[in-house]
Amino acid sequence: MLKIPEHQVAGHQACNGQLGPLIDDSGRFYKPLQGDERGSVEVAFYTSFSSNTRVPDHIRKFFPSFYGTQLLEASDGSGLRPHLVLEDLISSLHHPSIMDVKIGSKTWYAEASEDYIQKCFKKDRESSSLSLGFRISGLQVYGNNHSELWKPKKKSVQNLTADEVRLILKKFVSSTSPTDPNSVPDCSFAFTVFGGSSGILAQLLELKAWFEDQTIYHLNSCSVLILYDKESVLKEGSPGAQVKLIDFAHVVEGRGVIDHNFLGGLCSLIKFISEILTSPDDYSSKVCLQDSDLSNCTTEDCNKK
Ligand SMILES: Nc1ncnc2c1ncn2[C@@H]1O[C@H](COP(=O)(O)OP(=O)(O)OP(=O)(O)O)[C@@H](O)[C@H]1O
Ligand SMILES: O=P(O)(O)O[C@@H]1[C@H](O)[C@H](O)[C@@H](OP(=O)(O)O)[C@H](OP(=O)(O)O)[C@H]1O
Repeated sequence: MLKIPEHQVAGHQACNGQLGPLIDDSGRFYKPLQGDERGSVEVAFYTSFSSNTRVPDHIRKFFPSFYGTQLLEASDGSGLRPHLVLEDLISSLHHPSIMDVKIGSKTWYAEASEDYIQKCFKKDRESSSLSLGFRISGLQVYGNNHSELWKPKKKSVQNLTADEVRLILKKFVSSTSPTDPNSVPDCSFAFTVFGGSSGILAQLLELKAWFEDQTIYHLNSCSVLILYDKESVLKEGSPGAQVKLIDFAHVVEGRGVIDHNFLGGLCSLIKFISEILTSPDDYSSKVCLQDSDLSNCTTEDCNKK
């Protein structure tokens, strides 16, 4: 049976009768194709990527597995619509802490329409994209007590300053209450989640090494999804931290040129995360998020622009 994903943190959402992704119990994620070229561009990307022998095997793990497309009843009641059939990246996690980070200081690209360029230009300037090289599109963080979940409104995390981004990244790996704006993050899971030979930083560096070289694709407006299971950290001390790339609706051919926009944004994110590992105590006392509306989102906030 298809259902609305409980742990979606950004993008178009199926709640309130709108068009958005669905999941099933077998670990598949069904993303509806948007009627315009975005849907066909994303299908073309997954099709090309799946069979491209120039993509190294060790890089494939950063992308959701692709199982083609399928006609399904759309979540908005508009009838049958083609959906991308993807691996559900969250299905094996019990209490997933997730951050969707849209990479690049610009989300527009030369091949896009003038209207789209203008829309992105404005949004990149108004969010942290232009200044930091990425913006947090959405996130959720579980507390140590599993009934505590912090899932701020998407808009409230998109235009943060560098210090606020540091604070959010720290909250993401702390045992202190994520919902209490006054709690100072202790970064007690920073090494387990971000550090080590298979942690988030090591994975981002592996991805970066490929982007320093690959000239096949330019991943415009694409996101890095950072995820781990809070329950596994607490029970086993091993969070299964993962970096995944998602959202390929604006991919264009690289034509022999490196994707410097994506690479630059990735380097910036890497710098933030490595600084938390080397100096977890810096900044935390100077910044607080109290002024922003970082309270939990509600179903009414679903798909709010
Ligand atoms: N394969 C997947 N498995 C599980 N969750 C996913 C998967 N792909 C995306 N998601 C969830 O859905 C959200 C939105 O995904 P995506 O960016 O692909 O959608 P979108 O509607 O194209 O977004 P946008 O409006 O930002 O372009 C992600 O933040 C993540 O929470
Ligand atoms: O991050 P938010 O606030 O959720 O905003 C969305 C985000 O910027 C998407 O990248 C964009 O899709 P595209 O980049 O594919 O255009 C979408 O546009 P849309 O509403 O026109 O689909 C926005 O609503």
